[in-house]
Amino acid sequence: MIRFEGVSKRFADAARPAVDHLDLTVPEGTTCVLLGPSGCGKSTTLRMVNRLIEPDTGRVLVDGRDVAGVDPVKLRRGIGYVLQGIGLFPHRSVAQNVATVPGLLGWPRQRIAERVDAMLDLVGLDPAQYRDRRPDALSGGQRQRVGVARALAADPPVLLMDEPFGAVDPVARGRLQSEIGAILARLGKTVMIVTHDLSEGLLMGDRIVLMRDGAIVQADTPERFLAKPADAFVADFIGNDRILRRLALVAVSAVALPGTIDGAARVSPDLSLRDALGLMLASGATRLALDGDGSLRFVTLDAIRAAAREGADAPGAPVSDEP
Ligand SMILES: Nc1ncnc2c1ncn2[C@@H]1O[C@H](COP(=O)(O)OP(=O)(O)OP(=O)(O)O)[C@@H](O)[C@H]1O
Repeated sequence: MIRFEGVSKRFADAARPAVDHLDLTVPEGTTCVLLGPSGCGKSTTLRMVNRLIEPDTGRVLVDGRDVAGVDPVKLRRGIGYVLQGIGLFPHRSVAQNVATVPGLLGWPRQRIAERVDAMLDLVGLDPAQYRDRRPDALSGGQRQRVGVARALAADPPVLLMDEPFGAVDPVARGRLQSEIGAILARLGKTVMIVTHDLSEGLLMGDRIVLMRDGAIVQADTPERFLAKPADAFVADFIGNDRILRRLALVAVSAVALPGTIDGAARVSPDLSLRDALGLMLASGATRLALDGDGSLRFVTLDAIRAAAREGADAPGAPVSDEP
């Protein structure tokens, strides 16, 4: 768990604090995404967790311990850190990069070698093919995979990611976001991600924290974030396509009705409402049958419309730091 208690930070000569009385809890095993305009204090917040930046007031706790009382070098060995683009040692092989923290911790060579291969496998890189390469012989996406493998090598319970996929092209990016997000959820890591990319936040976050001027404007699940923006600033940040974004997060099974329809196209119960709507618009159909989960169910265009309307005009959710 990561917890911020009344944390403020003002840099020398700054007109206002970069982070202003921040209270935030990231429960164990969940992913919290920090979003917000440039300069709102996201990276400063993240860097106070591993003491790259020290708060002026307040406390940051990791697994119940105030980080101010932990030696920064030891602290950082227990917290994975993934940065945009940079961060890999260019003159070291992929294996040496991944082995960095286990090496510092003095693991035996054999254990390190096995761990390196296991980590490369985990992030989808064939160890035999990639372990001896240098970072400059990798694509941007592969480099980021190595960065994640390195951050996870010593199995830290907490992972910090600052624009982790910022340097990756948009196509590879979507795949990386869902793959790495699934890996982190499976491993039960407590994760904080800083990003500019709203889609990344919606895809990877259990909770999204939108900041402005060093303070939290809204902290909510992706679904509630889209359904009930707290104010005009949040609604503006999300943009006009929030209804479609929200439909992309809901599976057709959530609004399906029991029954069967002759001749209707069959779709997976996991298909998103957005994709179902796309299919309906393309084919002219107003109903789709659900396939593959044993029960007989169908979804209608009206049900998708109702789901789209739900919350679209609702008042804002209260600002909250609890899930
Ligand atoms: N080391 C520093 N010295 C002085 N001012 C700093 C320092 N680091 C950050 N700041 C200032 O603190 C504020 C918050 O910066 P921070 O990097 O946390 O924002 P951010 O939300 O991560 O921005 P971006 O999205 O552009 O990375 C900004 O006004 C920035 O200029």
